[in-house]
Amino acid sequence: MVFMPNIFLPRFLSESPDPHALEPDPPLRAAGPVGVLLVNLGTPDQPSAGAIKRYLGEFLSDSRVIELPQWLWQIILRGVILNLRPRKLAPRYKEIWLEQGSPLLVYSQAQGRALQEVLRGGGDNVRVEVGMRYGNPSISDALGRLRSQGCERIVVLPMYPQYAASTTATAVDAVAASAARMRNQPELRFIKRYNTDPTYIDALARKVRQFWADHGKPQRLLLSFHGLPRTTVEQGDPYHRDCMETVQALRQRLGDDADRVHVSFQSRFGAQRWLEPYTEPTLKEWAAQGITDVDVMCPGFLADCLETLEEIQMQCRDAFLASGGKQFRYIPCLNDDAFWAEGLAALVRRNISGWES
Ligand SMILES: C=CC1=C(C)c2cc3[nH]c(cc4nc(cc5[nH]c(cc1n2)c(C)c5CCC(=O)O)C(CCC(=O)O)=C4C)c(C)c3C=C
Ligand SMILES: [Fe+2]
Ligand SMILES: [Fe+2]
Repeated sequence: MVFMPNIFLPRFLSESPDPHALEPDPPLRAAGPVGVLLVNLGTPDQPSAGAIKRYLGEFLSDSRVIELPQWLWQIILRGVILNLRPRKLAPRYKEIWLEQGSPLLVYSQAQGRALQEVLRGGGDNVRVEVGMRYGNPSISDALGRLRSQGCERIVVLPMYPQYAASTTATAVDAVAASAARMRNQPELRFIKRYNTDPTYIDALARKVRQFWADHGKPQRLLLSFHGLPRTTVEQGDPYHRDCMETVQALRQRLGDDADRVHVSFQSRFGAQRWLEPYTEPTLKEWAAQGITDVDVMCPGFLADCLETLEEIQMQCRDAFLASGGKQFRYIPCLNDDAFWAEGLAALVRRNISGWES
């Protein structure tokens, strides 16, 4: 084959996928199983500066995540951020790393297995795979595994209950980019959000109630969501509204305890204004006002990760206690909790209706 770099091709030739470059398709069975593709963000392969640099390089080059002109952003990213941040993050990742790997990946896969078990137990002919938007296992590998198991119909379930362009939309883009390389594409459905779905709200409420039954109630419960730059919301990203609807629904489910529930946004990155109030300053302010006992939960994360285990459970705890707080408790994510796996299965069943063989 003659090597022809794309830049030498006329524009109309370089835009549609080259049919000779399409992946060979696995044979699909007529009444094969339905596929469920769980998509999460992704995480480094190792808690080392090199692996973190590779992961952040891919993640932060996504123009859905950083909305700056690429020529300018790549100079800042390659020139500054990728030379400083990985070394700063490596010890933080090391602190939370599990024997089996990064918590985000370990808990996402455990959740996938728990969902598969519930669906199998219910007699559903469904196969579940987990793909990561950045790093491994990739979305295209996960799609490949579903197709090689004969799945011709696939529902994509982003592990983000609240929609954001920088998470959900980029996952959809990546699935579509993968499908662009297939000759015989599967039928695809995408779940956009489930921020007020009773299965999700019930699982959160149950987690809180169980935690309080075991440990007692705090003065306040802070629901901390990952933040976003304010400008993205001002330009129409529905993420903030999605988060507030989750808070409202959870307050309703907690009945008499609704007044204990507050909301904040964490994980600010860069110099811009992000969604407010910010989590750590809120906790410090509370301590200064004489609030001594708090619980923090992160309902936007389905799997525990750096942002929950290190930023909240370690950094925010230290900040709250150093400011005069007495008791800080972190309520873990839903992870592979059995009742959440049941909830996920109900969500999947609803979204594959008409596909059951
Ligand atoms: C502008 C940058 C970022 C946006 C926008 C953003 C949105 C966003 N992220 C998550 C979920 C996760 N983020 C995680 C880590 C993380 N996020 C950013 C930046 C943005 N996120 C960075 C630079 C990092 C790496 C850590 C750091 O440098 O502080 C993670 C954890 C990954 C892990 O390995 O454990 C998750 C999960 C959501 C839900 C979201 C928008 C709603
Ligand atoms: Fe993030
Ligand atoms: Fe962070």
